Amino acid sequence: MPVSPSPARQAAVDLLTQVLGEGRPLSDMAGRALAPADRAAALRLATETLRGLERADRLLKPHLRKRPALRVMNILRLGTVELCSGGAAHGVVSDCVEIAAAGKRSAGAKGMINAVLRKIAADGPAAWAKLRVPRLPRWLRDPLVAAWGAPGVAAMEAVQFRAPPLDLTAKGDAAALAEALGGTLLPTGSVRLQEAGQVSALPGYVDGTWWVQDAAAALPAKLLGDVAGKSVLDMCAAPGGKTLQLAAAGADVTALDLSATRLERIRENLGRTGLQARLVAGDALVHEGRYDAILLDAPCSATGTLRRHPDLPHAHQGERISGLIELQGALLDHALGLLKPGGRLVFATCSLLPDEGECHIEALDDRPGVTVLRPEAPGLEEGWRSEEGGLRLRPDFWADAGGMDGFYMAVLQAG
Ligand SMILES: C[S@@+](CC[C@H](N)C(=O)[O-])C[C@H]1O[C@@H](n2cnc3c(N)ncnc32)[C@H](O)[C@@H]1O
Repeated sequence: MPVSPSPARQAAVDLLTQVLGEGRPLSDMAGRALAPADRAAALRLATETLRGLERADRLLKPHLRKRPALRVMNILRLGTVELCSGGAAHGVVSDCVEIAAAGKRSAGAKGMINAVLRKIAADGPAAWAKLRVPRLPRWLRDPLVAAWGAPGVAAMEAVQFRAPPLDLTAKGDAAALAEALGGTLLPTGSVRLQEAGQVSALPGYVDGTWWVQDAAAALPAKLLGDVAGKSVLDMCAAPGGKTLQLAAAGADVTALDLSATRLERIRENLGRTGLQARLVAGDALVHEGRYDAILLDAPCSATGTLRRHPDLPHAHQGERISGLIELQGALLDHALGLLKPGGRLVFATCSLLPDEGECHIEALDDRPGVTVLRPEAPGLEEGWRSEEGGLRLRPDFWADAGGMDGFYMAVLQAG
């Protein structure tokens, strides 16, 4: 009698087909009725498979006479990645066979899937360990080599294709949180967990004593300095990690975002953490007001976050980047006009491309009344400082401790 495959593996195969067949990101999971634990496991499996895609395809190639249909290929990829990362052979292989049997376009391949995955179970793990570190996609690799050199990009790739740790920002005492969760307190104040499992099952999630935020992503809000009692505009705010930081630091926060749907995520996050901010759905380019401080975490290629989002290179090939660079410039220009005299603005993008970071600040050279301030926050390293006065963070920084997201940030003062 056929056994039902695990709902998480089944949903992971569907997610892979969504990303690799339709170019839709993993975050687009609308309409999937899954228990929270299965949903988290499906996302984790799909993410790990995408991270291991190049290696899985290399291992599978000698076993395939011709390339099978995408769904079949994705079942094989999922099985290969699981088997090569310690998954129990019997459970993985039989689940993959049952998932194939349940689909019209894959049922005919279940014998082949069974045979191939049994071979992978036998010699895949040893072969996997010898495969080369995967490369970033060409459209991204070429400009990165031009900016950071081939050895720099190789160092980034060595980190990008490893599972990242989980970083948390504490609402209160970060040292106490690190101790309570058995994590490490990083020099910049984030708490790092190497093996976290399901996030919503961690102590303190329900009480909202912390939120998930990469250590690099936690820095822009800190660069605004002491914001207690100040009016602060979080100009591109959703899903709200930085809004939460600003609110927790006692600022009077206006959280603005173009997407009303994404703004709902901030509302949920504020509700969970018991923090407060004014939510505004609208286009930052026409927003009006005067603020003591502004955080502009501008929309960008997100190329600094590929280790957490290995689906991104499949959702776009860099074709939107020139439009994003233009939008970032326009947002920065408008934001500077919303600052009170002497007010401070932090510009940030989670991109590895200088066109989305350093170049915007260099272009301000001839803008009267704008000063680039030296970024100051606990734990900053001198090697992170860039020539034009910002901070350049790369995935290969703190590599031994698990790296960090790629980010650029700079502090500006008006008047
Ligand atoms: C990098 S994300 C912001 C992440 C957020 N700061 C955080 O820490 O959670 C960029 C955001 O900019 C928003 N956005 C894009 N264009 C915008 C515009 N013209 N006005 C306001 N928000 C915009 C997007 O909806 C997206 O939520």
